[in-house]
Amino acid sequence: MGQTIAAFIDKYGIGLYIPRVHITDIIEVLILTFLIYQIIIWIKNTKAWMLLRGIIVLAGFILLAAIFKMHTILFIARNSLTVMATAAIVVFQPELRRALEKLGEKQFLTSVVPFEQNREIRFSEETREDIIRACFAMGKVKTGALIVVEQAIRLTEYESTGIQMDCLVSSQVLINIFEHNTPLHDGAIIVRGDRIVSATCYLPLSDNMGISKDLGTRHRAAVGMSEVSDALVITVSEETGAVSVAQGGELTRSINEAELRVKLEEVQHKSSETNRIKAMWKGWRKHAKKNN
Ligand SMILES: Nc1ncnc2c1ncn2[C@@H]1O[C@H](COP(=O)(O)OP(=O)(O)OP(=O)(O)O)[C@@H](O)[C@H]1O
Repeated sequence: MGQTIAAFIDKYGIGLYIPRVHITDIIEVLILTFLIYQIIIWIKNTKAWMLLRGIIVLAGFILLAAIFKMHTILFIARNSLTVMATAAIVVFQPELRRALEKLGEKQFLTSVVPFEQNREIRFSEETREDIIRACFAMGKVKTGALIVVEQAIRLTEYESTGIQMDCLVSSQVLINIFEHNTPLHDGAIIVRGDRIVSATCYLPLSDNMGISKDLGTRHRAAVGMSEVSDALVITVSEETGAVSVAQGGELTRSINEAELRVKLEEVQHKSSETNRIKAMWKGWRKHAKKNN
């Protein structure tokens, strides 16, 4: 049998290049796999995936131009490549800086290998009911609140703008956080699964001109956050006590308990990927429309 295989290789394998694999080659492949994996995670967790999407569309366009031999487009593409790369670096400078800062952190090794057991876990019914209870209790006494319920897109960059926490969601804790004149009441909290992971977070403000003028920055921040992620953002107005929800760049104002429950149930059970793509697509379209 062995001889047959050897004879077969001798006969048909002539001219084939069979590389010798050394231990260093294996280590190199492992290092590259690890680095590529980390870059993919970084892209997924930041706005960089939008850039990636843009690059894919652009690459498709250039491919079509190459197939149909559109020389002018190819010439422009070739010559603007360096400019585009520089522009991307400038636009994504905050994300790149944060990624490099992370490299310098002490707990880098423990955090870079993301054993993300909780990644896809949706929040429990207790969490859902506690959020509803807290929002309407705060509404009754006109305590302002801003709660970001994270979905498939990891909100790491917004989380880091606030004070890191690791606390099980409960209505009492939520009410306590947003109590006036307490250190954590300002800004937003981020809820991941059943836990509050950060408080006093700063969210991106929406530049949507359609947002009612009687709403201030809390509601604008809620819409802004929902434009750049698939998160469900709940606000409690300090002025009116009304509870509103922002998702996919849309703000649904003054909802009641049952409506908030439906909204939370939707994100609790929907497929994360479908949800993410739908919400992002909606947000992106609104943004594109606005800019046209
Ligand atoms: N970019 C932001 N990120 C997170 N929280 C924000 C942001 N901007 C404002 N806030 C929160 O909103 C509060 C100010 O709310 P403001 O009165 O301007 O908004 P509003 O939409 O009118 O809400 P309300 O009806 O509660 O008054 C701030 O104290 C802060 O807690």
